[in-house]
Formats: sequence, C-alpha cells, structure tokens
Amino acid sequence: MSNFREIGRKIVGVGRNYRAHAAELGNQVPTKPILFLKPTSSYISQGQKIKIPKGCTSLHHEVELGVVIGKHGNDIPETKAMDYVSGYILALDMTARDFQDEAKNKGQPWSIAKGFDTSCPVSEFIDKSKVKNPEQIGLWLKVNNTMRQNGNTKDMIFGVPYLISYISQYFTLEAGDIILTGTPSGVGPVTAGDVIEAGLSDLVSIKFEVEKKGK
Ligand SMILES: O=C([O-])CC(=O)C(=O)O
Ligand SMILES: [Mg+2]
Repeated sequence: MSNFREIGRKIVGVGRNYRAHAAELGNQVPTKPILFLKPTSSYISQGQKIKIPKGCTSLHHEVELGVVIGKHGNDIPETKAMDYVSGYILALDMTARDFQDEAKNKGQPWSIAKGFDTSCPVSEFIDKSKVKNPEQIGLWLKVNNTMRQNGNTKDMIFGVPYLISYISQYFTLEAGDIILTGTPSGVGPVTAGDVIEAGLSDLVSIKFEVEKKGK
C-alpha cells in the first residue's frame, strides 16, 4: 500500500506551471509558483467515481505528476530537495472551471473549485527508484478514448526541486504530503458517463468514470 494514503497529509497544488496551459485559459505565465490546497477528503482511488459537484456545469480534467514527500522539512534548499521525495503518483486535479472563473472574477479563493469531494483521483504509489528524472516524464489523458492531453514534465516552468524548496518556505512539508506539479495544455470538460484514462510514461495508468453527484 502506498505510504501517502496511509498518512494522508496535505495536497499542495501548483497552478499554471506549463506555459501552454497558462495561455489556453488566457492567463499570464507566473513569475513565482501559484499555490493552492486541496483537502485530503478529495482523494479517490481506482474503482471510485468522479462526481460532478452540485451546480457545476464545466468540470475540467487536468492530468498531473504528483510528488510524494517522504520526510518532514522546512526551508529545504533546492540542492537537498530530492532527498525529501519518497516517490510519485499520477493524479487528476479535477477542477470545477465555472466555479474557478467565478471565484477569479470576484477575487475569491478556489477552494470549492479545486477541493470538492472526488477532485483528486490518484494512481498507486510509484517508488522514487523507478523514476530516473521526474522532469522527463510523458503524461497523457484520454476522454472516451480520444487523446486530450499529451505533454511532458520537461515543459514545467518550475521544476521539482525548486517547487519543494519554495513550498517549504511557507508550508512545512511532512511525510505523505503530495505536490501536484501542474497540468500541461489540453484541459477540457467532461460530463456524466465519460471515462477518463491517463498515464505517466510507462510507469502507471489509471481509469475513472464520471457521474453526477447523488446518483
Ligand atoms: O486551474 C488551473 O488552471 C491551475 C492549475 O491547477 C494548473 O495549472 O494545473
Ligand atoms: Mg492543476
């Protein structure tokens, strides 16, 4: 069993970490990482369904590399950052885009848009030893067998060591925490009955069905 699910600590999301994704939603490329939190109650694993939250009319998929933290640290220097990684996961940062747009327009937080129940489907844990370079991983996502996202972590604006170092200046990182490193371009809506499949190179793949909440 993967250590992050047993410990179940925080999920730190990084926004707009790929230029093409920032551009596709009409956003500026950030000069420092944009962070948000998802509650651990948002996790689901295979066999469970993604539930469209009440009132949401535009639920978007975002495929992301998740970095799993292996030990406690703060103010971690970039040069030591990889010592704090225990492994990786494939995650979907499901986003109620209409809620996020409304929050953005009103200057409100993204908490519901990013943190609703079932908004963080994850794969099994991938041990660090299986990944030579976390910044050379292909990540893809299909909806009903049609390719929607097909990127590579080499295109991240802020790399894994920098993110760990930056985040740890503000949030103490603890074993079991996950950093969602942002999504490549190609995000888009899903509706009830859709099947999302996603993968990280040849490391892991996942499959989740979408349904209306309350079914
Ligand atoms: O909602 C967004 O566009 C920000 C985000 O999570 C990402 O870039 O992965
Ligand atoms: Mg995201």
